[in-house]
Amino acid sequence: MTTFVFAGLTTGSIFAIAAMGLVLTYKTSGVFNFAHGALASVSAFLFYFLHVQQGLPWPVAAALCVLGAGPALALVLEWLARHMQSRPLPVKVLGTIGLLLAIQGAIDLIYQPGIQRSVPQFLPVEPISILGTPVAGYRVIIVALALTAAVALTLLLRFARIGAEMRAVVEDPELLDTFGTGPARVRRVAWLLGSCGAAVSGVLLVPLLPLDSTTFTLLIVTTFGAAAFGAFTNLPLVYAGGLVIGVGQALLQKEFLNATSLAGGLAPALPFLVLFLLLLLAPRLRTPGDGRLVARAAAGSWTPPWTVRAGGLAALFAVLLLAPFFAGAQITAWTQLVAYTILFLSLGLLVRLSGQVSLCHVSFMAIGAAAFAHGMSDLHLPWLPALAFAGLVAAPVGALLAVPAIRFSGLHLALATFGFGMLLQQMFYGQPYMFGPLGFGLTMPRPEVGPLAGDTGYFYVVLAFAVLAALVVVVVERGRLGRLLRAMNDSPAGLIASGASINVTKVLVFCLSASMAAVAGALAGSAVGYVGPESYQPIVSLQLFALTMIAVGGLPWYAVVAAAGQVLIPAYVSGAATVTSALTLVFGLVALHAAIQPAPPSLPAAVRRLLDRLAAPAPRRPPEPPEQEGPGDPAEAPAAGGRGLSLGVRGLTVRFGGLVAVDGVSLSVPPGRITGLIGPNGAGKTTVFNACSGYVRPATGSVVLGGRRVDRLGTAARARRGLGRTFQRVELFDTLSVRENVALGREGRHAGRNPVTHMVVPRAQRAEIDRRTRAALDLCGLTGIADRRVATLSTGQRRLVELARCVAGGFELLLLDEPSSGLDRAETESFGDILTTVVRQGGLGILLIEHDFALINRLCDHVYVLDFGKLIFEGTAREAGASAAVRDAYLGQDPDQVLT
Ligand SMILES: Nc1ncnc2c1ncn2[C@@H]1O[C@H](COP(=O)(O)OP(=O)(O)OP(=O)(O)O)[C@@H](O)[C@H]1O
Repeated sequence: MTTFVFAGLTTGSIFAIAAMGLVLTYKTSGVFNFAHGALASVSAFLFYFLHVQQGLPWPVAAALCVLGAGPALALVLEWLARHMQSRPLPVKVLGTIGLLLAIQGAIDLIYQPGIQRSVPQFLPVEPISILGTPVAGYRVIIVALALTAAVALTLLLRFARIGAEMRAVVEDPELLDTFGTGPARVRRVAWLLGSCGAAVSGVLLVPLLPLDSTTFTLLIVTTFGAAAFGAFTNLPLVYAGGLVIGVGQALLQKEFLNATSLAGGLAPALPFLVLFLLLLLAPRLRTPGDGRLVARAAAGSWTPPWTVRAGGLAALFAVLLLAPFFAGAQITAWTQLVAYTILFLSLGLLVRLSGQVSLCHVSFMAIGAAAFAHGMSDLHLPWLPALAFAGLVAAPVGALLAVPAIRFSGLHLALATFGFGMLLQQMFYGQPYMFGPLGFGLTMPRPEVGPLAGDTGYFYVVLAFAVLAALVVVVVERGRLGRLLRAMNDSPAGLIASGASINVTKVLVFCLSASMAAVAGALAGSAVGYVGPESYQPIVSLQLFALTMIAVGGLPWYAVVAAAGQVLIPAYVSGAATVTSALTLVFGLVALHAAIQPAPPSLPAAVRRLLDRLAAPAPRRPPEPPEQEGPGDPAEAPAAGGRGLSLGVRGLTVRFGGLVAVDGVSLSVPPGRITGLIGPNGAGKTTVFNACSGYVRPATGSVVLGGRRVDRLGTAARARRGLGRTFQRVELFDTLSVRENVALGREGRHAGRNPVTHMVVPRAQRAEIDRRTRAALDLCGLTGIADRRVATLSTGQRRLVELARCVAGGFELLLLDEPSSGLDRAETESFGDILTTVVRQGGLGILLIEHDFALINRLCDHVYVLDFGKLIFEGTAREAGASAAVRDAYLGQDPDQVLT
């Protein structure tokens, strides 16, 4: 037992050293380094080269690894991180995945995988007695080293100037800059410490493991679990996490040494289990809005003319139809290309369309292949039902993965999905219900019927499925679900405010994507006839994600391009093992290059111009005039909501930690009137809105809408009850047109939380949405720009689109947060007219936050004034302007200017 504990403490200490470096660089640079394990791999192979192959004494070799390779790698990473600094999170993930693949490819080129290499233990092995148990000397040294590193780093961060600067660079880099300390220098020091830590762990691990680049790269991924233990922040806890995982693994290994059940996989799976469960359960790790993971299409990005698209599609289809005639011996690769096209279509639904992420898509393929094979052999299903069975089995697994997607976005979602893939491999791949007894593998049958028999017949079967999958994706994209997914990607807050439950949207897209990937897995497996655990290495998921991100072209082109990169090119250029490694290296470099480019990858400008010229010279519509349009004729516009609801807030208190942002506020908003909510900056106005609409949870108080308490309902449910809102920072769906944005106000309410209404739109409902959309566009003077993308609009126009979305939504009470901010005088006047019309026609109530007191004076019958979270005044706007208490609250902001 004690022996196992010490063995666990040894590996745990090495994990801890690596994990502390990972967290340090992540916190200071914002870049989570997926290549951290690859750094350790470089150091391990360099040590092997210097010490074993060149015969250098181990202290010299170790010093060269830690003090030579470590800083060199730090320079590369610092350069990479600097170039990705202001890029969206997905690009940062892509960059470090690119680096990981490039390093692995380069190492494999030099040291061919599959050959046994090992390094003897270079530290003293003579036992030292600890608590009466003999413990090998090197174990004691490693544990002491990690403990020293943890204490030194903690002290450095707490007490040294550089530590304070590192903490400051996380809080406010600009401020740090003004104090004369360049954030770049601070980050460089962090990268230096982090990379040297990875290098140390590589040197320490190399005598404990057979030397292999993949094993090393993935083993250090274990540090992700330790990092999660410390909430990616707290170094002492990260250190403790490393030890817990190390010791836990050693004890589980002892306990279940020869177990063939699930428990047998517990030891290797422990880090990923810890990572997955911590991400899922620990409240501290909940970081909604820690960054949209996936980049949106650039606003106004180029779309080829339809003639070029149609011609290109016909040409692509013709090439695929003719493939069996020229593919020769490569027919299997072509079949795999088509099957992988389905896979990339499924991943694109998540990554490109809806801003979600999956770093475990290869696992869905594995599940699909296994379910299909067992469906045929054990359940005796015919071929087609077995394929459907594969898709069905994967759907609930996709739904399970939607749980982390519901809880958080961004990096933690990426890590949770990656952890899930690793977990599946470590615990389940060896089970008989996955790849047969002892994981020996499965035979994948084909539909050997008439003309479908043989390689050529099977190619056409898979092609038919790919066409079907492309059609499904097109229908989804063009339908309500597609609009909801794009809206969710652009602005989850805006979509929830329309009444759509985005949890349902996420579950649906994960289920659909998982099912399609499973079918792709079954089809691709049958192309080769046999699959085993080695066919679905989790690291491949990183490659699939990177390919989906960088593949150029729209639907279905990107999927074919990515599939060609994944299976077709390797099939044609493979032969020597070095070619595969070279391909991995090239692929990593391409991903790196894409990550540091200022714009998302797209066709070169010259090609775009050529395609535009080749297209039929259809007269292009002149660009719309950017000017703001005036409101339409109110007589034309039907009533917005039909009836109004009152809003009552009683004793509302909202706390953020120790700060009381709203303190016992009560107010009433009657229907058919505009009520003002004013106060100086930071008074708590927006927080009142957020509490009313469910974005923050109040400590005390009630919110009553139309006589019914709504404070226990979620945000979308309150919207469905009739509570609409706009946002201080406009929340629009930038990749959609003005018309689609406005329509989503109503469509979101109809979609609600029902999966069926997320996908199916009855004809009568479509007509009603169109009617309301037209009316709202007209009322807000947006008809002339209805087909423009909102990303191209001015601030004034964007504010009007947000209002029109509320009007089309038919809400009975509106919360409008500083709607005139960013508008000029004429636009504000016009905006006021529209609000008056909306209230007059719909009879709905409005609670208006405004800093423009002239507008408040003109529109509001009654105003409430907040200061430091407390209600300090209520009455007419005129009375508020005269109130000494209100004028005092605005002190420092020239009350005469503000309140007149
Ligand atoms: N999520 C949050 N976490 C911590 N503090 C917050 C949060 N949201 C708001 N606050 C704090 O609560 C207080 C009230 O903020 P709020 O945005 O409601 O004020 P406001 O009256 O709307 O100000 P402004 O007119 O500048 O928008 C401020 O001190 C703000 O810093």
